[in-house]
Amino acid sequence: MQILTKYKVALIQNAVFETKQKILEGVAASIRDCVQKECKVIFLGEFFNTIFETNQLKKNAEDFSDKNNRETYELMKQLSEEFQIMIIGGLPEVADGKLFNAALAFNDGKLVGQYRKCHLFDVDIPGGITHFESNTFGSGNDYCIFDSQYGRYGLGICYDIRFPIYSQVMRDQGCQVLSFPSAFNQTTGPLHWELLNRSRALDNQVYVASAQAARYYSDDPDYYQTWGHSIITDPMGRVLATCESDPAVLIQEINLSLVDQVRKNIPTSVQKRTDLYQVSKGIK
Ligand SMILES: NC(=O)CC(=O)C(=O)O
Repeated sequence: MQILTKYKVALIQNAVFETKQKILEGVAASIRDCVQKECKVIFLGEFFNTIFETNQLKKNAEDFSDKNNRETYELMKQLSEEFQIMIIGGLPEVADGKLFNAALAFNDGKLVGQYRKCHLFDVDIPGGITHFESNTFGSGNDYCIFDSQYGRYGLGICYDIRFPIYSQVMRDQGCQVLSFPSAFNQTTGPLHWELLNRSRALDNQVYVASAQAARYYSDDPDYYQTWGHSIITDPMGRVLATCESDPAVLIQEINLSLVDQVRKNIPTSVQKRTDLYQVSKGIK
């Protein structure tokens, strides 16, 4: 496969509304705009097709095996084919009566990546956030790595970014770009979000592109208040672009030769003391 070394990408921090149709109309319009600006890869957030609230998540979950119940899946596929681009984004999935926090990647109209969040966000921070994702969702059990003309990509979702070994395994499998569709929150977002993205980019010498949907303001305590601040970081750990919590689109260039250059200049992967430590279990 011929690899394109330099190309433009877009992170779309889309607005969310009460109806999926309205959300998807907005996302489609933004993708068209980004195509006009010559973007080749589009990153969307975790649950980008819904408000982040349990009933809404259930209502907007899609069964990817059912053509009549996968509106978001079909839209991603159709736009990816029409514009010959890659689109990566997260959405709730329902399969065999169970819910999963999923992400899909379509390239030129083909499904190239399908992922279910492996680390579920079960936390209790008194005075901050209490959230038990596993009360609603089942967890995935596998990595998602795929090749494209844009390089080798690895996919995780949100809380997965906190587990450094998880990213390291994807980097060891040759990933040049990692993407974490996410929905951090108002407690951990300010302190950890940028730090985690920069850390995973730096320690693996990869680009990290993590989009989130925009914050949906509500007084209802059942509505999870997302952090936004979509971000793209380069293999030196530099933030190339980020934003606040409201709707935004970030457009940036990825240059895969920088990945090679940083790995050559600071060759941590070959200097590893595997006689002292090693990742005990990686890709099966
Ligand atoms: N929502 C998540 O999965 C993760 C998160 O908000 C955090 O790690 O903090």
